[in-house]
Amino acid sequence: MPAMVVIPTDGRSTSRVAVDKVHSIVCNRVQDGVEQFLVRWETSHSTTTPPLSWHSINVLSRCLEEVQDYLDSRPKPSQVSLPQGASRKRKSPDTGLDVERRPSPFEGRLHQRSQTPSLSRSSSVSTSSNPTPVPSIDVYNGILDSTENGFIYCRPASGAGIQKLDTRTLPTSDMMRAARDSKVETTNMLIRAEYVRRLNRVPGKPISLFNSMDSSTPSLRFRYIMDYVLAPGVHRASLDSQVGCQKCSPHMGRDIGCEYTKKCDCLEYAAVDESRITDPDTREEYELALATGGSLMGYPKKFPYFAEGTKVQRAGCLVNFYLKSRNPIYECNNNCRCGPSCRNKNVQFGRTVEVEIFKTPSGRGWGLRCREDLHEGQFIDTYRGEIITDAEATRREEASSKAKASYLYSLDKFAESENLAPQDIYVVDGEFMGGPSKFINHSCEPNCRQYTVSYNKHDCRVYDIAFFACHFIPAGEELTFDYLDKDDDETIDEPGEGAIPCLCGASKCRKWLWT
Ligand SMILES: C[S@@+](CC[C@H](N)C(=O)[O-])C[C@H]1O[C@@H](n2cnc3c(N)ncnc32)[C@H](O)[C@@H]1O
Repeated sequence: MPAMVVIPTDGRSTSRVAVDKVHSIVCNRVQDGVEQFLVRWETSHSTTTPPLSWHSINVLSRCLEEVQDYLDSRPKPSQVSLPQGASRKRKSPDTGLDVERRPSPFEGRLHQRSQTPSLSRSSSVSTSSNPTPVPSIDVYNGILDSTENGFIYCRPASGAGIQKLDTRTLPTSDMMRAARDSKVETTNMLIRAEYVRRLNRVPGKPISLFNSMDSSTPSLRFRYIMDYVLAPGVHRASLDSQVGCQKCSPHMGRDIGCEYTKKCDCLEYAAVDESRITDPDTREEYELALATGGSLMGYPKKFPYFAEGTKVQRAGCLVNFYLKSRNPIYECNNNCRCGPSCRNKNVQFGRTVEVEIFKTPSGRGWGLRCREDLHEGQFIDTYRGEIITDAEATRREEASSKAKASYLYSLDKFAESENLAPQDIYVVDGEFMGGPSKFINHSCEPNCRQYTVSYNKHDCRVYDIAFFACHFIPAGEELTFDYLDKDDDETIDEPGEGAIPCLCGASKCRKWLWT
């Protein structure tokens, strides 16, 4: 006897569909002015005739991810007359390019079941006696009974009048026609409201959402996180192992802390401040060390941020030396003696600017813009996501189409200097979890630049990727960075077959996003 499927009653009940009960949404329609969706219910057994029933969008408010998936992938008007079984590639809501939605790691169930019903599945639904049909809901392949607690149990079909539908031929052409003509305004509004509700819960300065282009919303299959999430096989040095500066103190005279870089151990790894090597012998030693790859310990170092009082507007902003170079930034950490208000702690406190996710008008999907003026060198945000191994990144890349938006970011800054083998380099995947910076698009003439920021100089595999403004950015301007991140003298490969065209619109556009 197969397990029964619990389905909540239609709109009148306060019950909401539990997300783990829904297998997928199969179709949509408007009935008596109410937007409805045909739900295929999860069953514990394989069957091509699972329980199916229509429900109003209000009942599905806990399953908006499934509804959004369906809306993103449902056949567009031109595809409606395709024969059954023809290709139904999902379309990206963002780029208009072909995509196949990759299951998010939160969807445990998706890994266990087939997305399309298999021909070998057999119906193991048995019959039951004395069924009581509920006329308000079209139900297929079974019978619905009301119970006093508001739920309806689906029983296998028996007797006349029960319509049987096979998921291999769903939705039928009649259903598809009706779906095409049916409004989904309320549904789109609820999906948007849910996304905004989640945005409002993100700590820090507000993140808003704006779309004057269409009715889409960024995917609800995304979790806002404040720190990296480590996937299996990824190891990050424990915070206790962070070596802090021991010779510094919160006030080393004249309100100066680690800016006195000769004392600060954290800054030992930072770029050498050549302008402060004035003694000719020291200069000679330094140049020899540079030429022979010798140690640069003990030389004066460049402090990364403007201190308060230097240039009021740029206090905390990146100094020009770092802005113009690709040197990593080494911040102090919790094990340092310099205290919590050390000016060498900045990126680690996270985003401090208000941003807006918006739909771009030029086919680049969603973008990010600032809601306030940003000064040259101002820190904007870090790139967050799930840190995965190189092998897992390759697997994920191969599983998705090349045209699909990519959110993978390699942590390869120290690969060469630390002799890391390519397979030992970690990758950040910001697709399903991360922050608003996942929406920053590429430009060949960007206004932001990405920097390596480390708090634990002994961990060369896990560090932060931080975005800073390259120059003054007025409120409302889209934030962009160069995805290729090459030095000026590095050559860029010729675009290969299937290279993704760049739509940044800059006068010096390279024409290709990735080669
Ligand atoms: C990290 S995502 C950026 C956010 C993305 N636009 C979205 O809607 O989620 C990177 C993807 O955005 C799109 N993209 C970013 N910059 C672009 C550009 N200049 N031209 C064309 N597509 C771009 C590409 O699909 C790329 O794979």
